[in-house]
Amino acid sequence: MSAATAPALLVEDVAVEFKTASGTYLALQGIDIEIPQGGFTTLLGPSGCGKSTLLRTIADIIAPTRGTLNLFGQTPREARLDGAFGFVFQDPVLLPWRTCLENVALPLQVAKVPRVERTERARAMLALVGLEGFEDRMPSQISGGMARRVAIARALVLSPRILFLDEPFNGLDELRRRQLNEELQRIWLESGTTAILVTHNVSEAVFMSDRVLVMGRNPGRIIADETISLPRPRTQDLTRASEFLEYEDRLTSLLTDAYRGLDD
Ligand SMILES: Nc1ncnc2c1ncn2[C@@H]1O[C@H](COP(=O)(O)OP(=O)(O)OP(=O)(O)O)[C@@H](O)[C@H]1O
Repeated sequence: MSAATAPALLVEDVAVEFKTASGTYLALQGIDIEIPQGGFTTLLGPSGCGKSTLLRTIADIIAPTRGTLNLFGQTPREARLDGAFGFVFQDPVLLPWRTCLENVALPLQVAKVPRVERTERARAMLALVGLEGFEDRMPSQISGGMARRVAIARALVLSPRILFLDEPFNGLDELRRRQLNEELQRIWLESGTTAILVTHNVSEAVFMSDRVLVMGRNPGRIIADETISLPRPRTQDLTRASEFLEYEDRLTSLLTDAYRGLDD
């Protein structure tokens, strides 16, 4: 299968164990996922179910204890070395001594892209995330929401084939998060990349996703695979529509089951 037609992600029978002081902890077990290219998929689950561990295993940060993973027909390591990944973490971690433009240009600098081209590309990415005019601001001079956008621009600047988002709007107030969800949807639609989001927020999962994989815990596993068939671009008006609320109810009930699993 060629890279153009291979699934964006193929995960087969993956398990992850951590060695801890009190013994071995089984964080993930029996994970099977196939994601075609181009979609927006969310991993939704209660705190501690292994969402970040799964995302990090896919992104070659954690090695699986068993099973195999493939991205566009490559191993996670090959895909990472090929520059296929963009990663947005919970904390935007911008370098405080570099301007917004210089922060976005950093991956291009590491990739040894010439200065004129990297400035041009970083400027275009900042414009894409709605931060035209903020190029020369330092991270201390922008809001938390703007810092998240800079982090998204930085993750997209090398045109990755897959974008990983690990609770990128964690800690922001609900209104700001909703605005940024709308922005992220626009950016994702324009970039045409495959995206995988980690969240424990049901409304965010419904708003953003084509598909939601609900995770349970002890051990971390996938307990439901839900398709979200709502038209795009989605707007805040849609969040009040009955179809949206029905998806929210369905995912909330699955999440409640997943939380209950904790007490078993
Ligand atoms: N390096 C590690 N060593 C030992 N245990 C770990 C390690 N990393 C994660 N864990 C454990 O694995 C489980 C899953 O953690 P993970 O961070 O993936 O969950 P999560 O679903 O992303 O949670 P949250 O939503 O709170 O971020 C937790 O019980 C966590 O304590």
